[in-house]
Amino acid sequence: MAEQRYDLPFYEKIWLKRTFQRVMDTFILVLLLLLLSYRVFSPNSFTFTWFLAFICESWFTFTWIVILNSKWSPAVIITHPDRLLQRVPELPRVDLFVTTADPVLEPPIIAANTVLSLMALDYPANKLACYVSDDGCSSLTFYALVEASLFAKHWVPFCKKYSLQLRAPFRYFSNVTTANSEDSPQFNQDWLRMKDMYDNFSKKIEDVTRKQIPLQLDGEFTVFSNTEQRNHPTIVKVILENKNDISDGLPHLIYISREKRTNHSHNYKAGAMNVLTRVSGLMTNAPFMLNVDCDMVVNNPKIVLHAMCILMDFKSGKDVAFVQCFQQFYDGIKDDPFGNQWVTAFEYIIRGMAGLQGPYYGGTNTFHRRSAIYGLYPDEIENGRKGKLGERILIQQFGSSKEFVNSATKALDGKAYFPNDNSPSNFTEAAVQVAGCGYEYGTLWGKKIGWLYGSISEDVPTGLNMQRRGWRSECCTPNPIAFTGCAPGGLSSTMVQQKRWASGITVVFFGKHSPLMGMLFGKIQFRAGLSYFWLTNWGLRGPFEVCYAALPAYCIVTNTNIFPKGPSLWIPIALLVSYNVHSLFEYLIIGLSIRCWWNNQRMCIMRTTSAWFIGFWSAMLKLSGIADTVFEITEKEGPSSDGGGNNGDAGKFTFDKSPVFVVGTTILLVHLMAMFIKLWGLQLQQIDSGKECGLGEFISSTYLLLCYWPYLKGLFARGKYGIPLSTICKSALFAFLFLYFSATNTFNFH
Ligand SMILES: O=c1ccn([C@@H]2O[C@H](COP(=O)(O)OP(=O)(O)O[C@H]3O[C@H](CO)[C@@H](O)[C@H](O)[C@H]3O)[C@@H](O)[C@H]2O)c(=O)[nH]1
Ligand SMILES: [Mn+2]
Repeated sequence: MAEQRYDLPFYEKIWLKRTFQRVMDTFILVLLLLLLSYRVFSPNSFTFTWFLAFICESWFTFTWIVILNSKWSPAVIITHPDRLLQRVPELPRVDLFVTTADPVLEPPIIAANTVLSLMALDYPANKLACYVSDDGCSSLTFYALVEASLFAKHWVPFCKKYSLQLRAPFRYFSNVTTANSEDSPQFNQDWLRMKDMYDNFSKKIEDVTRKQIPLQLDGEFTVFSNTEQRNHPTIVKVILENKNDISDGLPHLIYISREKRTNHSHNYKAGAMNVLTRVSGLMTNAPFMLNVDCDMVVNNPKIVLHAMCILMDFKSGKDVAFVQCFQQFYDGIKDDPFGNQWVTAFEYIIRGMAGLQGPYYGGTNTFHRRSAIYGLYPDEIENGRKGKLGERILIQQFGSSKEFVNSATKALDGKAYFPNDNSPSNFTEAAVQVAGCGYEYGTLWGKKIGWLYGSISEDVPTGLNMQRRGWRSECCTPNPIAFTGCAPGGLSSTMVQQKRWASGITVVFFGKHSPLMGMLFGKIQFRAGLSYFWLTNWGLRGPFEVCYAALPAYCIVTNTNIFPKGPSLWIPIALLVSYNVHSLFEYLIIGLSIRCWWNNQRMCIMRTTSAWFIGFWSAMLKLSGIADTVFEITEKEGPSSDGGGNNGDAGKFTFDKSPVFVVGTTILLVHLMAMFIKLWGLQLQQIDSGKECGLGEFISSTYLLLCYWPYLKGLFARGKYGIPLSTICKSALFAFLFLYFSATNTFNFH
């Protein structure tokens, strides 16, 4: 009956036609297969290096099949908030989660801005509650939030009155730098007042951060005395309460710093997310939860409505576990020098996944269905939970808090839409219990329910865990885009992030929650599972590409070859050319520049052969139980006071002593030496004619040197723009060893 009344869906999926891309992708695949078959059938040239090249190229072919599969059927979602508003009389509650972990690497003013942008969302304020998890246990962060809540009382009405788009104040004031609305003196007056208040607010926080005015640890702040970042009891503070359930008031704002003890592993962000889930379960128990990192801000104030169009859709929304919004960045450095803006990955791969079982969970900008996080299966939404579990079993699974089990039962039964209490502070005591570090002991948290533990890329297995139960996911890409954030500002921080992802993802690949297991034993569809490999194989790509990068240098030194001679050489050359032309085309048609394309091409080589390579080995150490991996937090730049964003050296390559740079520099030096040897004619003599090194190897080596050009400059630069001397020495040693063993034929590949 109800179905007929609601005949128009809240959202539609439109499949994109990208025929030219399909043709080009297939053409490249054919060339790869040609190259492989040439290797198998070519007479008389079988050597061990050929065999290695064959293995690597087989891997590249597999990777290409994965990419081609992901890109094959892209889709976009069109949402209709007007239909939602017409037909859903009472909008559902949404709990908003923000995580922050370190007041130094993540300046509190950033998190405060994230929170302000969330408080000002265009959604009934009594349906929202904002929870901030602070793993840094920092009185500074708490102070910034308290101040933010005071400022919000003026800021939020201002945003709503003038329907501003940018509601994170630092974003707004860096875009709208003067009050110059000619027809509204009222606006100008309000603008000036707000600007003044915001400047005061940020100055206060800055003063405390710089310790110009010390923070008194009294009153509300007493709990922070005698705490250490890794050793302190739970702190739960309700900063703001919307007690009277007013829809144009302010959402609840709650600060949580979960208990930490030195002998308890806290599972990084995944642990924080689980605490947020439980505390919010007690206090508001919204059926949907939005998760944003502290370096992200709302860019489209209507985003909750858009996401609800998907999750609340009567037909196709029912089996959607989460809605993922793209990760995009403000003040991105021009032409993406570090390849960390991921524009094409979103456009092609993630839109492609959206046409399958849905995008992967990217860790931030995501709306979750609470019951899916709690382990429900999609068909149980309609038919009720299979075999209702008794309270005893639920306590085993969800932990010993009766209040929490109660709320979880409601959430699982879909009764969580209306809480019976508007005062979160009534639950502080229970909240302290569920945020304790021993609470999860023996439960299913982190294993089967909530955010999963064990990988420092917690997002991917968490999403997979839901999809393997048969849930789908969707992308939500309204205009303007939903959220924007800050991308790592330098090469070092980019590499740290890349290494962490590669390592975390490799652990996922070999673990219980790999896409392969999900395909075999769960409900992950074949093509969806295959598309996940695009992500989970990042680390694995490292060793293959490093090996493939070493081969041409080896060939040049030993005067041998891995590439065909004569007319067959056109196969690899055609591959190189068509791949590059095609990817250039992909950049140009979405409005990116040639420079941006080239920056991404070379970053792709650099990060795979260094950050992902190291990430792969750190995952191996973890998997073999030798060393654990740590979540290294990406450093965030605070809003610059000049309002202009980028500083002078934005985009310049910086280096440090990380092993990532040792690998990169070694590759550079090996190829420089190989070129030197070739140009001075110092290669070994080749007795069998036809086997000597040729054009193919020379082109490869030149291409690598072009990609590694920023490192070459780094060899001669000083300070943070130069590669540290110790790194150069280590790399030179490795490079010499490689060449020495090659030249003396120690590897004996023939
Ligand atoms: O012990 C920790 C460590 C991190 N975080 C938070 O996790 C978020 C992500 O950390 P960040 O250093 O910004 O990592 P990124 O590389 O930028 O994050 C990407 O990669 C992560 C997984 O590696 C995902 O969790 C993120 O959502 C995704 O944006 C931040 O809000 C941190 O405050 C914690 O709450 N506790
Ligand atoms: Mn981040």
